[in-house]
Amino acid sequence: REVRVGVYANEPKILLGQDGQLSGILGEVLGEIARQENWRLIPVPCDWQACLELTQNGSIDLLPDVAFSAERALHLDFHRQPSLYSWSQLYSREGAKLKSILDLEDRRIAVLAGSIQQDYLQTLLDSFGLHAQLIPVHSLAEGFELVANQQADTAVANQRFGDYQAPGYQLRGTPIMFQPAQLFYATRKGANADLLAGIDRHLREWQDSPSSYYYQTLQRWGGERPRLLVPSEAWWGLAVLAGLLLTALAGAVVLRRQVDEKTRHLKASEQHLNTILDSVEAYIYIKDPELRYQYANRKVCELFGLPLAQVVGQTDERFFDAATAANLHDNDRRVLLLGERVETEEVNRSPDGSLEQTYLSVKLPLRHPDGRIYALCGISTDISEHKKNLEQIHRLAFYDLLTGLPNRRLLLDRLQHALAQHGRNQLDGALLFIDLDNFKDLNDTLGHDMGDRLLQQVAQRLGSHVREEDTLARLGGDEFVLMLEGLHPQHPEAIAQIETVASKLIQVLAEPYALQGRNHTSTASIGIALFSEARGTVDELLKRADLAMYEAKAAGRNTLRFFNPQMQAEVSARANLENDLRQSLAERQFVLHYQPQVDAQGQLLGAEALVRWQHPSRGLVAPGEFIPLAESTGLILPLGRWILHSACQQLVAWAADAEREQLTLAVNVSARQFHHRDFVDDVFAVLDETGANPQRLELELTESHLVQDVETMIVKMGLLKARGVRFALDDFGTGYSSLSYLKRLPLNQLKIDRSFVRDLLSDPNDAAIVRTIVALGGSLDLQVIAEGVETRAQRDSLLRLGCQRFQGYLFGKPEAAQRLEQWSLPAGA
Ligand SMILES: Nc1nc2c(ncn2[C@@H]2O[C@H](COP(=O)(O)O[C@H]3[C@@H](O)[C@H](n4cnc5c(=O)[nH]c(N)nc54)O[C@@H]3COP(=O)(O)O)[C@@H](O)[C@H]2O)c(=O)[nH]1
Repeated sequence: REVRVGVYANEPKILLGQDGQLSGILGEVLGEIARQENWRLIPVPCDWQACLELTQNGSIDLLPDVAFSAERALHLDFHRQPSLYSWSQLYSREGAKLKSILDLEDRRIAVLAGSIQQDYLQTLLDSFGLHAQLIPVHSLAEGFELVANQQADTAVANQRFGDYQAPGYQLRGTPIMFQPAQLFYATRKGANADLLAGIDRHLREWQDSPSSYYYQTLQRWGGERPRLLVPSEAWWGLAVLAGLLLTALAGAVVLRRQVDEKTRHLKASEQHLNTILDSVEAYIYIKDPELRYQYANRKVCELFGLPLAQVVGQTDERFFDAATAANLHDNDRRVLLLGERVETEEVNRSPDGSLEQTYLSVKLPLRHPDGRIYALCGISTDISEHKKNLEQIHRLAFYDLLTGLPNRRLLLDRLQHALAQHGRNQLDGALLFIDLDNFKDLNDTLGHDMGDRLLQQVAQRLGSHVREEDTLARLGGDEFVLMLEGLHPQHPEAIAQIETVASKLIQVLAEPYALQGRNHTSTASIGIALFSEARGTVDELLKRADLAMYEAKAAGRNTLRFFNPQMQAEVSARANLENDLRQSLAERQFVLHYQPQVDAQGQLLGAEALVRWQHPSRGLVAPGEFIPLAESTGLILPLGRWILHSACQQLVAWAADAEREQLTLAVNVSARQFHHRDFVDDVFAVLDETGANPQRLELELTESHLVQDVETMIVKMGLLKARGVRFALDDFGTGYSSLSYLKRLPLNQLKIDRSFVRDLLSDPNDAAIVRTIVALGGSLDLQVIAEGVETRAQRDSLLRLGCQRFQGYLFGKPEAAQRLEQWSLPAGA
């Protein structure tokens, strides 16, 4: 029978001899079997992979040296008695340091393509989690060649080939062995059963006899007999043991790898966590029970200006001032000792106190599994900017920007609380309404900048004279309010306390102010209302203090007034009057009365126009009752224009009468009216409108006009004087006109105040004053007229003192124009 046998180079197991016949252990054993069975062996040279394929497709009848595997058994048949026992082993160059399978990481391993070792080795590497490069070769010799040429680090070969061939390549076996294998002759599936049976028969017979052809062949090719003498069961036991060892080793390695993996994982997680902690905009730290830093993220290290290694182990005393460190420790101890979760604002100052930041800190205890606290973790967020913004908003909402004092809103809020408190503790409190006198004039003349500076200085002065617990606020403009609390429970003592404070304030506010290098004098009026009298409402209290302040103004300014019910009644009446006054202007309820002015012979020189209010229900109201109100409300401007217009119409009427065309008419002009910027134009307009002779018009000013802006006053008087208008200085002697002013004012007449005339006969001082005024008029070339002359004795006395002109009830009361036109000298004059 012809038997085609696959031959590939795998010395000493199988090779093609130089004679073209099968050689090697398996070649010669098969040759002897063939000889005895009368088979003619035909060698078919092929490389391993090709041999396998040729066997599977039946081109080769027998292929020696095939390890059994379940997969191969699908395509090939095997005899039963193994033809040879072997294992795989790695071979490498000298000094390659391959001691265990673990050393194969990243190595290049030459392995027979399609061999069972290739699959096994790959599985082995995978199970150890190793990465190695498997280089497929077509023959074991090629693998050894690659290793010898350093194109591979190691090569896999069956132990028989390896031990036999390695020295020729200057390679040596490594301790890495695997896959003990039983080798067979294989044939195509379902074919050549007779061949397999014959092989089994001979092998069984030979392997039981150490002197058989089989063992002789083995020895000839350098084989080891004892291995073959080991019983098959023991061999399998060893194989199982090797497998277990391998599994245990693999398990250990897997465990080590898992530990390594876990360690790597932990390190990666830690790094990951650090990256996160370092990238957040918060300060994160861990402190141990001794309050030493154990961890600090990037922000904390940057804040401290130190690397982490130098922060660890330090306490807060190193980084903050003593007060800050103490506060931080208090908070930390609540966490560490009491186990509290602390959420609080912390203001941290640098050791020298130069840097102050506010943080919102959350601090948590870190616990062992049994609950014991071993550290605290803190997360602090810098809220300084946020706080500043809030403070700024608060400042804008509750404080006056110019003076920095609380504004109206904050005052009302505190007042509300104070009144509620007062209801409980019965201690009295008071509200002082402080208003600067004539502040508007400063603003108008020196400008708002100067006004602002004055207000700032006023705020400073007030602030330095009040207690910390009192609230000083600016309501707006020149209005300040001081709220005093905790006053004496006894009314008289409380009043005395308040009076002391208010008087002091009036005094300090009256001291000169330096404005643009010039001294400026200002005073203030203060109105005071008591909590206990305000019926508990903020509005009422403010209103009362405000009313009292107006009383202080009315009382001559630079003084203080307490609110009282009488004052309230007067104020209410005043409010009603103001309403009526506005209405009366529209309804033309005013009339002018005229009071005669005469010379020494009793001849009529002219008259003074005096306004009366023809009130629909109250009858004729005297000007003393409504002129001050008209002045304070500004109604004097339209009213004054009406008076001027009516007076000029009267002059025009007299001008048409030859007997009266020489009469002059004196008209009172209030300070507010005169100082109005349009006053001169208004007078000119009235003169133009009515056609009155300016030379018959005499404007009566009082010395109070001279208190403010005399220069402008002189200019205005000059303009009017140029048109022919005359001027008289009313109430002369009661004010404080200086001689220099008198000389510069373009006056025509001085009017001796009636208070000097009244006591002229009884008070020698008044006589002296009258004589001086008459002399002054003479020297300044001014006419002098005495008002309030009620008796002949007064008239005679005045005449003796040199006064030539008179006005008073002796000659006639202020009456309607018709009465003046019928006027005649009093009997006996
Ligand atoms: N701006 C304006 N003010 C005016 C005007 N009319 C009046 N007034 C101011 O009111 C003050 C009070 O005026 P009246 O009540 O009219 O009193 C005047 C006379 O009636 C009074 N008088 C005159 N003779 C006597 C007298 O012999 N005895 C006495 N007891 N009183 C007398 O004097 C007032 C006139 O004073 P004067 O103006 O100072 O000359 C008044 O003082 C004005 O300020 C107005 O139109 N505009």
